[in-house]
Amino acid sequence: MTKTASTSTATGADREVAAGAAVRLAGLRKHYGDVRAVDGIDLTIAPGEVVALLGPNGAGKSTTVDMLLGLTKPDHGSVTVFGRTPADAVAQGAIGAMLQGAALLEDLTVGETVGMIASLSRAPMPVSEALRRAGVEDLAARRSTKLSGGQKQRVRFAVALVCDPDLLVLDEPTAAMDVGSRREFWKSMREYTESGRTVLFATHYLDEAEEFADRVVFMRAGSIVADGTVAQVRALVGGRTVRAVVPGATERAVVGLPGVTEVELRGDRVALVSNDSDATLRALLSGFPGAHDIEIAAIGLEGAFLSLTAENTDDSEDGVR
Ligand SMILES: Nc1ncnc2c1ncn2[C@@H]1O[C@H](COP(=O)(O)OP(=O)(O)OP(=O)(O)O)[C@@H](O)[C@H]1O
Repeated sequence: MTKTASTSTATGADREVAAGAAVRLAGLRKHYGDVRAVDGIDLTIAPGEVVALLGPNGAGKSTTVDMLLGLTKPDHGSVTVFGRTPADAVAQGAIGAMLQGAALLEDLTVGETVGMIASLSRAPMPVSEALRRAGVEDLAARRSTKLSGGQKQRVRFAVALVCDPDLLVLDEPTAAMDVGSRREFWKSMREYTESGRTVLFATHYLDEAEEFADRVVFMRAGSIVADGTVAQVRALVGGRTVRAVVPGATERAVVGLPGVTEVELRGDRVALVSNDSDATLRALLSGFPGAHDIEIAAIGLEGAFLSLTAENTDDSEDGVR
């Protein structure tokens, strides 16, 4: 089951958002030989939105981010950031970026690195503030060659923040960070987004998307397959998981229960994904009166992710946006 982003007629509100959009990607494509890295993306992000870009490895997230930043040229389509080209937006300090494995200058200390970026910016925040927000004040005198992977990530965050950008673009920002650093990072991000800034971040941590994003965009094989709030995207795959111990259950017997779309059977333990859990449960108890230890749970973002980004899906036009 694929939930494609719908291309329904734009409403007045949609057009308003598009006119003053923070980010507008229209008909964006990038192919590498036979690989369709990005295969026709339309995405509008309003100022102040915090958007998570999700998808399995190779879905096209980094390629999309690179085109948004003007680092890669699209084969087709257009990118605008606050109505400007990416190059202009970057030149004016409107975008701050934190990219996977971006190099840090080896000869400079952390403080000098962030200071140098600030000196190139039109309206930077004080270097000390960027260092504080990124949690690297204590590392200011340290050279980048002496930093751990997680510390380097935090320095990249300071570099992204110091130009005080209206849009922050983050590609897997918390990769290599430990649990404490991740928590500190998101605390700092909240401080930043509370002032109405726009954020687009690509991540593999669904809990981060669930907790921090106003909106999640799922990509698969170069296309957007779902786009909406976490609740909307969870609702797209619908349903709940019904788990129970069902003595004597066979796959054949439970797969025919009303509402059931997926079955997992391990011994007597049954996990059923159902789009009508009430009907499933009634039929389960009537067919298997010995069923016990019953649990019903909503499908989480992880379940939605697995369902929406699975390879063996058909296409339907019932996405949220
Ligand atoms: N410079 C390149 N040359 C050739 N193919 C590329 C290039 N960059 C990306 N690709 C291919 O394009 C597809 C999309 O890659 P991309 O890095 O955008 O995915 P991703 O969603 O960011 O993946 P990940 O989660 O692993 O970072 C992949 O099949 C990748 O191998």
